[in-house]
Amino acid sequence: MRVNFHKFHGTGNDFIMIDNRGNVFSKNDTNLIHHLCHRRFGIGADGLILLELPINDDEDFNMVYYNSDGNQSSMCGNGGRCIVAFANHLGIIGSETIFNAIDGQHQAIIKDGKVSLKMMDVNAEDLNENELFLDTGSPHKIVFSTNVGAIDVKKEGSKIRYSKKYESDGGTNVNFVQQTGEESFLVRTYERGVEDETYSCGTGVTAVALAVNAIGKSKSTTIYLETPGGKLEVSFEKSENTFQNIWLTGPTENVFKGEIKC
Ligand SMILES: N[C@@H](CCC[C@H](N)C(=O)O)C(=O)O
Repeated sequence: MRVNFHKFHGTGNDFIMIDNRGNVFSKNDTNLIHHLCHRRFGIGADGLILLELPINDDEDFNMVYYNSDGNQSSMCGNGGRCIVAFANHLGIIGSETIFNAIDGQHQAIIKDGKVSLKMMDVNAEDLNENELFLDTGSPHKIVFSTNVGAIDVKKEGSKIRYSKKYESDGGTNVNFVQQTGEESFLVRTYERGVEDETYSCGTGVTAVALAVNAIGKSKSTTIYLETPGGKLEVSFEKSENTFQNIWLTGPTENVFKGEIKC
């Protein structure tokens, strides 16, 4: 069987995108997904995303996300931005959409070559300087540093990801963060399910933006995040301990297309 795919990336977080509205892809084949994401034996990607028929009447499509280990996982922010660009490329949507993902409905807007994705509301009442952990659709631990460039992200991230503390949540993603200005931060992320540093993580930079505001490192409600793969922006509103109207904005790129023999 032959299945068409596109390869997209959002600030270097790269994905195999498949139009699965016709159920052409065997979605429970973990080994196949892992193999396709392999950077030596496959196409190479941090994850694979299926665009499927909408679940509810007011949605344009449904997003199903797998990490490169082949397992379906929680929300992917950059993947969410890429699937919006993919849906636009396929002619399913214009410049605005509402779609479903594992954490619920998302609104998105394409404007000036960037995709803005509305993220789920986030409750930060348990957040404090000693426990910088937030769920922005995926779980994220935040660790501050004065020199993120010097960190062995794979080694240090993996220690936290597999630590007892996060075991019951299925582990965590880990973001190493350095403040560079009142509202600007450098971020390097270890991603669970990829089990390595990725060039960028959308739910990760969202967690960082909310956390720096919550603990007073920045008063701004628009935060600029620089990752190894490029620049992202997160804006939000805050009422008491809840963050709402959270928007993740950045570029996406349609890199190439091909055919999978499976
Ligand atoms: N790259 C993603 C996060 C993907 C999910 C993560 N690896 C997990 O399993 O928690 C993003 O852009 O948000």
